[in-house]
Amino acid sequence: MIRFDKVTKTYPGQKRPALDAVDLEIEKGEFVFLVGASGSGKSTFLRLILREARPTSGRVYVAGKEINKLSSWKVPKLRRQVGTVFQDFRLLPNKTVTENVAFALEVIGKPRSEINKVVPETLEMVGLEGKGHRMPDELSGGEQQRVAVARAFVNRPMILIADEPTGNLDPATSVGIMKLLDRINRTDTTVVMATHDSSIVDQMRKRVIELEGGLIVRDEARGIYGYQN
Ligand SMILES: Nc1ncnc2c1ncn2[C@@H]1O[C@H](COP(=O)(O)OP(=O)(O)OP(=O)(O)O)[C@@H](O)[C@H]1O
Repeated sequence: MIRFDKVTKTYPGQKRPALDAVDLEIEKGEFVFLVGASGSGKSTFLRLILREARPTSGRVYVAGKEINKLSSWKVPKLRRQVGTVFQDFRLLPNKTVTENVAFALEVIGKPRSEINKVVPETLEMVGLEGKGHRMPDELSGGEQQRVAVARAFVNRPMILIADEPTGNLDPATSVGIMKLLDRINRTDTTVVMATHDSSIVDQMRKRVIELEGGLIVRDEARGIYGYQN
């Protein structure tokens, strides 16, 4: 589903690469934690999958396509197949919960009849039934992150990328979000999550890829967090 073939990314003006000749394959339906110290290259890895950054050398394949070769008008289609969730939720503050989730479908031209059906189903799936009329600031942090997950998943993407999704949440709320991501993963959605949350990684026992200075220093099938923050 995702393949990195000797991918190096050096940002302009930087001597050291943020990612250094990374070779990696992530299969459809896998759940992968990306761990590593601040600056080790996790966000760069995720941005390359979305073509928000482009490799300096090497190739990135998503769903069999080398995404550096996509013409720019095809990039939105790629991004539709990759849902994203971030630490800071990134909801639209002036839209209700329902409108936030519906917006993800409106911008890709889905018909109103489908939106009216799928949005309540997805809100129910993430445990927000009855809260569709609320504004984001009327929700707890955990509920806001559930909205963000609903928005990322409403279009049933092949891949869900989560960059520190529990970074602003307390431990109990974080567990709830992880249960949700696990459930999404069980629908055969590939999940790639960058995190500094050692207890979550240790509880889930999924594949763990550790980056250090842009290199993969560990890749374990049922790993633990395994290093000191
Ligand atoms: N836009 C940029 N321009 C120049 N250098 C950058 C840029 N983005 C990242 N870097 C550098 O690339 C390296 C990897 O950064 P990256 O953001 O991928 O790390 P990270 O593991 O996601 O860190 P964190 O855990 O703090 O989010 C760092 O040395 C960083 O300073």
